[in-house]
Amino acid sequence: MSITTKPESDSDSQALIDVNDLSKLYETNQSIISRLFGEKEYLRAVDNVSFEIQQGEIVGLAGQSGCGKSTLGELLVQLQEPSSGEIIIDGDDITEYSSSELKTFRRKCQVIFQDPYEAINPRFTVSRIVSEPLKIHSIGDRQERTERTIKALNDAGLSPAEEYLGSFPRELSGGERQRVNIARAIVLEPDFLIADEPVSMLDVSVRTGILKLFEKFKEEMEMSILYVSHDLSTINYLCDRTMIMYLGKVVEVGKTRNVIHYPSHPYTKTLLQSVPDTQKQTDITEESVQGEVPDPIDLPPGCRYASWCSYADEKCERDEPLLQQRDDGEEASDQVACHYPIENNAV
Ligand SMILES: Nc1ncnc2c1ncn2[C@@H]1O[C@H](COP(=O)(O)OP(=O)(O)OP(=O)(O)O)[C@@H](O)[C@H]1O
Repeated sequence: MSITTKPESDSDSQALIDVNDLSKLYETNQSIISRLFGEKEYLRAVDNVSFEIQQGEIVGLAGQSGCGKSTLGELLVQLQEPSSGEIIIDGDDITEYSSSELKTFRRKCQVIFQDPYEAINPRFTVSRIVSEPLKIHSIGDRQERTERTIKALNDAGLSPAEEYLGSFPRELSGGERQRVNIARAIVLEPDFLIADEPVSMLDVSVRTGILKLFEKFKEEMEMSILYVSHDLSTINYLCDRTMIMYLGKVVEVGKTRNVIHYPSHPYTKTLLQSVPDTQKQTDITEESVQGEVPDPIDLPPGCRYASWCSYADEKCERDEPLLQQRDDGEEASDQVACHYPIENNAV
């Protein structure tokens, strides 16, 4: 097991979410040897990850497809069970919760998924979709539920809310449907939101409006948000801090401005070189990050990025770098897992 130094935010307050050495291994039988001999093989989707999120902080999580972003998000709300590690939220390790404790916990912690079409039942009215979590958690009588539903719709930017109550999802635009999802997520007044690619399926013209909602939730309701995305331009716009993930590991974390403009990890730099102008919409794709990605079932012993890193040497191939604090000035990202972090590296 590798030991990591935990990336912390600047705030002195106690973290709302405190993740320690969290791992998720999926059992697979992809290789011929495993299929022939029945040997168990594991894919390390999330591998000893540690971090904190403060109350009222938006943290971005970026990395190419398959690096473990969604799995990490799902672990934080216990949609997936971790293989090991702790997730301390509000002082409790939620990995040890019973099912009734988990139900109570889910009031505090909600997820917004990428696809606004899939996440809501097309046969339900907006009123039923948004008020359903209140019913599930037995909150309020009919009148209180209606009032809270109207407030959530208004807070999600659907106003006048009363005009939306009787609508069906098919009568709404993609942006409006995502706002209905958001209203459903905030109707329980959660402390923590996970937004997993919430704008990637929406028209560019409506994305900023949705991002501004998250800013409002942070500022007015002190919500903490984990914003998962391929899109470094929206991360740059929205997030206080940013974590970069590669093959299950967090390889760099720091203030968003530092990570985006002064990356320390060669992988982060490669990602950013495919984003010449962070105002533009740019996704991280296999094409923009060239080279052979190691097999996540059969990982190399040293740095996972070594095989296509232009700075790598024998040490990188041999020893796995730990996530460590950089202390070389204002412009450096806070923490990086690299034996040879890049210096003077404005991009
Ligand atoms: N239920 C599962 N069983 C086995 N492997 C899985 C499962 N879910 C995810 N994986 C694998 O775990 C790794 C991480 O997947 P994950 O979906 O978390 O990545 P991601 O970064 O969110 O990708 P994307 O951006 O494409 O959604 C991938 O190799 C994926 O194939």
